[in-house]
Amino acid sequence: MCSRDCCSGPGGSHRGNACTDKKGAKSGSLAGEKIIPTPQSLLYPYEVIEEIADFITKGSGMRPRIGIICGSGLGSLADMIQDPKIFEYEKIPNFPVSTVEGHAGRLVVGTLEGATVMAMQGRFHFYEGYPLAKCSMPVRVMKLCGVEYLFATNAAGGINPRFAVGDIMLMHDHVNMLGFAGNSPLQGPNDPRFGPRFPALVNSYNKDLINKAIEIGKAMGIESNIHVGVYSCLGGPNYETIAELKALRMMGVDAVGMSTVHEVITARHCDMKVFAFSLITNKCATEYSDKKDEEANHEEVMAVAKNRQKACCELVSRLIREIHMASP
Ligand SMILES: O=P(O)(O)O[C@@H]1C[C@H](O)[C@@H](CO)O1
Ligand SMILES: Nc1nc2[nH]cnc2c(=O)[nH]1
Repeated sequence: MCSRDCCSGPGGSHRGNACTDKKGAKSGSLAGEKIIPTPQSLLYPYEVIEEIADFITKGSGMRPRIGIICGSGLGSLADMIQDPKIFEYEKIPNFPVSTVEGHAGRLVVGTLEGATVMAMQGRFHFYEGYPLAKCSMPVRVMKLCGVEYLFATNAAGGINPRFAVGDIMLMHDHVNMLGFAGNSPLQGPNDPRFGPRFPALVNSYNKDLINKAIEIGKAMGIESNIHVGVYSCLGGPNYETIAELKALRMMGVDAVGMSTVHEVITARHCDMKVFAFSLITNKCATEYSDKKDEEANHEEVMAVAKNRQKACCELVSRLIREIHMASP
């Protein structure tokens, strides 16, 4: 009998992560298959996610309501948390490690503006060699910890010519380029305890939260630096060619990065409310040029994030205050 709830009856077994079911699996689209090439969703069965969530809720004595993912150089969002309980990723059972500069690799649980929160100071990217299901696994951990709202932040290149370095783009939609190529964090057998086999993604980005963030931007006096737009995630780690940037612009993409989309898909699959924004850390050139200073680089990304962390922190904390005040 398969112990992972992915096979339907006696005779099911696993070889590595591959699930074989002699009776013919009913748990996804894999009926009758003896070898499953990329059973991403089997990497972290429900019970494993549950164990990680228990470790965090018992270790912190809290059931956080809001989850925050800090983008590159935006780790200071987690530094705002009061009475923090800190979990280094390497000490959390079954957790991956962060390998990117600007992603500290720890989970911070505590309160912010009265609300219980948990923040990832360091996310996992596809280009680090992690499958998408592993990159977004912490979102499911958040869900089982009690999180209702996901705040996902990222550093991104501005493709929309109206965007300036340091601006903030509130995400109202995305173009999932990795999905175009047949990749999804939900690939593999579906566990309905997380969500449906075929989740809809229209209205993924909560409109009320976007509108509240716009109002907060006005109150902060930074309305001219706030935009609403479409983000796209590419696999990275290389930045884009001019031809790729032109193509993305034609598709209606305003900002490009290497994260967030698979986290949002995973969050919407398990019915979390999503708020996400991109800090525009560089302007993407869409014309050919020999100028070296027009090329994207991670040092610039980090420097801009550091310069703009105060505004990003204020936006996040004010929005969390509004959520908490509306329903404590
Ligand atoms: O984690 P995010 O999406 O904020 O980081 C972006 C994408 C790459 O990791 C890095 C490139 O500079 O910044
Ligand atoms: N893909 C991508 N990711 C980024 N992260 C920060 N800037 C960029 C960029 O220009 N392109």
